[in-house]
Amino acid sequence: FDAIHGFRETEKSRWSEASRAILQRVQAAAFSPGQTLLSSVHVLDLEPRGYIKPHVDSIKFCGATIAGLSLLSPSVMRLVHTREPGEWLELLLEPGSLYILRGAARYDFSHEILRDEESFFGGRRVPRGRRISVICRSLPEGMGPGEPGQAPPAC
Ligand SMILES: O=C(O)CCC(=O)C(=O)O
Ligand SMILES: [Fe+2]
Repeated sequence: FDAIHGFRETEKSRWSEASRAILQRVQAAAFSPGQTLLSSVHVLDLEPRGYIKPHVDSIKFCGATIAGLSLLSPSVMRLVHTREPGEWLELLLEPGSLYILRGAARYDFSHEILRDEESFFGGRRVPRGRRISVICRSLPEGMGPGEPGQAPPAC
């Protein structure tokens, strides 16, 4: 998985009580009660020059829903339809905002985080600083939390 440049990351399954309360709000907003989440949460720390190239998260390791909480620097996420590249949209990810990728946004569009030089939202420049994202994913259907096939560091 070489889509991400200028980053470090970790998988975290133990959180403080305050963080757990926030993660519970994220999970209540993004996932349905029937969905099983990956047992650990993915934390990605992008340096100011770091960026994420277009990709669709692996359907082998990641289920129907991806929810990402953005912290520190604002950034621009671009979604591009995998078969109709003229069909695209951009999201301004403000610090403290949550995006949810599911349905077509999950499976039919690639997602990317623009590098600083390309970081514009509707003509407005969005200068990139260090950005941390906290990403929750559902498990692929039919995969229980204890079963083999845990996600690699980046899904
Ligand atoms: O940092 C983000 O919000 C997205 C990360 C991402 O696309 C991934 O790890 O697959
Ligand atoms: Fe992704």
